[in-house]
Amino acid sequence: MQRQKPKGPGKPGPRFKPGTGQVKGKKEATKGRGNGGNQGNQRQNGNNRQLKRPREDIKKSKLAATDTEIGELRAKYAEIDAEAIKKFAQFPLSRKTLKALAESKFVHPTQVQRESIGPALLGKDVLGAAVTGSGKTLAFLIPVLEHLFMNKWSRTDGVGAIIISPTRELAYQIFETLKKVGKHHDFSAGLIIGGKNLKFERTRMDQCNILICTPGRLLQHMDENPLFNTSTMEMLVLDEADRCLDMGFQKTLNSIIENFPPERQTLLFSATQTNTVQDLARLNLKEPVYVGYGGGVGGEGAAAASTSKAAVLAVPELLQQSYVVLNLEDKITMLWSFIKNHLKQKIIVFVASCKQAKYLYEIFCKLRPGSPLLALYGTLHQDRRIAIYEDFLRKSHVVMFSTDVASRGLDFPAVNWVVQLDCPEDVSQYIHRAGRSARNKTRGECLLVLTPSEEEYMISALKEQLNLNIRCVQIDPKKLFSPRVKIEAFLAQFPELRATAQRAFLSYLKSVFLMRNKRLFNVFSLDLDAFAQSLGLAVTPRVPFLEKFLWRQKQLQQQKEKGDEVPDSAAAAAATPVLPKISKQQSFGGASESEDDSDDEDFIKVKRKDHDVEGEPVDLELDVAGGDQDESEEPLVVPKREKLVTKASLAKKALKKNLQVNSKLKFDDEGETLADERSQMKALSARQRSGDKDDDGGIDLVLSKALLTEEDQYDKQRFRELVKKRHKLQRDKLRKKAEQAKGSDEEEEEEEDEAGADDSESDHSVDLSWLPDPDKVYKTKTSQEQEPSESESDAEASVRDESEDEDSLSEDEPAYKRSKLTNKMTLMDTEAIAASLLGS
Ligand SMILES: Nc1ncnc2c1ncn2[C@@H]1O[C@H](COP(=O)(O)OP(=O)(O)OP(=O)(O)O)[C@@H](O)[C@H]1O
Repeated sequence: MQRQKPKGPGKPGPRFKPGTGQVKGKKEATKGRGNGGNQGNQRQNGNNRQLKRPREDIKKSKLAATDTEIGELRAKYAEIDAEAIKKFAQFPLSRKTLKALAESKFVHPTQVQRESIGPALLGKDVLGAAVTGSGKTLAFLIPVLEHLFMNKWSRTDGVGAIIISPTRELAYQIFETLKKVGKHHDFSAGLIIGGKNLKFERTRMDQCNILICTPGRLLQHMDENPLFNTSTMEMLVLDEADRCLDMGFQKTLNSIIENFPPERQTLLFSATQTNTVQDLARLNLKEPVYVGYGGGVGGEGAAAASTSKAAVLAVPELLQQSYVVLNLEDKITMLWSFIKNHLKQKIIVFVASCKQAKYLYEIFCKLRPGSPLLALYGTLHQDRRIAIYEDFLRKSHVVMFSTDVASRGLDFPAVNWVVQLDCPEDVSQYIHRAGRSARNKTRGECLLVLTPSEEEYMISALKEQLNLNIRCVQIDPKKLFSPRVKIEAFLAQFPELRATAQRAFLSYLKSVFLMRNKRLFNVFSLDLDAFAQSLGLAVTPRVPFLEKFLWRQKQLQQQKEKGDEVPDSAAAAAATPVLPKISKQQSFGGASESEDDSDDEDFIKVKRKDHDVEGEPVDLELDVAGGDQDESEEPLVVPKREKLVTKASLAKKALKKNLQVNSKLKFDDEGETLADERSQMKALSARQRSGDKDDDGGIDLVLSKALLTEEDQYDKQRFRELVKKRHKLQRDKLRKKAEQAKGSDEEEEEEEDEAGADDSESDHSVDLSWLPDPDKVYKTKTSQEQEPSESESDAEASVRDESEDEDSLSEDEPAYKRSKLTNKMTLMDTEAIAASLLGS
């Protein structure tokens, strides 16, 4: 969790305790020093008392000034006239808030801010609807700060306000704005979103005054964190309220609301506001003030406004909108040509699923269009998501492929183009996606890409609900460049890319198949072969869920034709989409937060409004191809499928990723690679084997045993070689000694001759039988677990060898053999040995 003002948990800064007027942190600190019983300290305290008094006086006077300020502001609340206000300074806002607003260059409030801040300051519930990019964030952040200020909130008072956002990026953005406008206040704020350290959040949540959270993570803390207490909470804000209240978050939000005190102020904001009575009842709103509703104040810069008592649906005035009709298989060619023609622009491309975003990003990176590329989707790790979000903020020309995770609320400056490559689910989604451009009175353009089957319904819906005359664009075929051949070549070269393409293919079909509005989305109208080819796939992947669905339908049809009575359960089963890979979270095309960060193969992001976070059965309407529209819309039930996460499944997933174990290379000063000592220690065949075969994880016990035996023999062999080497050195030493002895004494020469005669009997060959048997030595060593180190001196090693072999020699061995194995070697013995070795 990040804090607005980083302070160690054990060191609370000066905070005002409501009602007491005491500076709590300092008082405790002074008490702590006194308890130590240190007289010196006490005396020092006594000396400092005089110095401290003025400081305390200053604090007291500050407190008094705050009280006066609060009193004055409260008195002005009743006089707020939204129409007359031109500047923030005309609002009765605290000096700290006004200062921060001025520093952030927020001088003139936007219309939604003018209309909603007044009622919110008075403690009323507000339903705010205003066009995208019109400043709704400040419209709720300012009242939150003012409420806490007016109530002299301190860290020890716990959570005062909770702001809920449907996506993590939006929560992060709100948090960043809060840091700007609340920087002069002493409140602490926390960002509670999935993908962050849960333990860290747990210990600090109770110290936060303002929490900005996503619904899933908030509920998790409510369920699991005993330190988290919401009984002090006085303000609740839902940003993108219609999204928070839709069926996807229904259960989560109901559970969250149950934990809140019923006496609270609630602020709801969205560009496509909710107005259903049930939603408002769920939130326990009391006589809410409607801002931006029909008959009320419209969103600033709204291009169109409804006059009914419904939320205003509008797009920014300076947004230029157009659409193009294309076959599904021509989308990539169109997108490629579009990007090539807009290289110096900032573009967001919206697609239906995470896997499509991933594939487009990867293949376009390979194709190198000449513009920086990014991809933002829900299955990425949270840190990566934030990094990409910030990257897109910073860059002036870039193309970002995104799911609807970026469609709501995100305030990217100067986006030139929004391309809706896959059709939005409804008009609301169209508005939110389009609203990433032309924000806050800037210009922008939006291109909607529709397939022929989507055109009629979508365009009439836009005209009807937005009163919009959207322009149809004809693409000049001469300006189209198809990257198909290159894509096919890349897919042939990179199997992982091919797998990603296959996943993208299936995930798009699934998203269309599960779409609620079957008039708009008809998976059976798509040319699957052409679509697969457009993605670069030579072979069209099988679509098991469609095959099974059609098979069931056929069975049902046959039964009906035969005149058999079809039980209701069988009919329902036949109408059930067979989606073995649907996980419990069926999210909103990636727009919803994904608490699961793994890029799970089996995890499908389904763009559907009635997705259910808890995985309960959901009704769907499905249109059977060729059937009558109204009659064929039968309710479908997606079976509840809790996917078990087993170790085996995790291992399978890891294997699929084909992770390679890191290898270490060492280089010498010249930059040449050095052989890995460890691998050199291996027996040759073991080395060969590990080199031959790809290490695909797991342990092959039989093979390992064989390898170990082999390694053992290899080690023994190496040990024998070492021993032989050592003995050779010994012999050389002895030979030298013998040569010296030869020249020194003549008498000894005769004896030498005798010995030489003896030796000649043994074929003039060097007798090495006195050497210790390496096998015996090896066994003895291992039994004693004392392997001689190579650094040991030869003499020491030789003494040990001798003593070990002493017992094995019989009495009738030649004298020199026996004497050699003792420390007491006579001169005669030495000469005999020398003569034997030299063979003279
Ligand atoms: N009073 C103001 N003066 C100048 N700029 C403002 C003002 N209020 C907001 N802005 C700027 O306008 C931009 C859009 O604001 P914001 O993100 O709050 O819009 P929004 O209505 O919440 O959009 P959306 O519906 O997409 O969530 C931001 O960059 C913000 O800094």
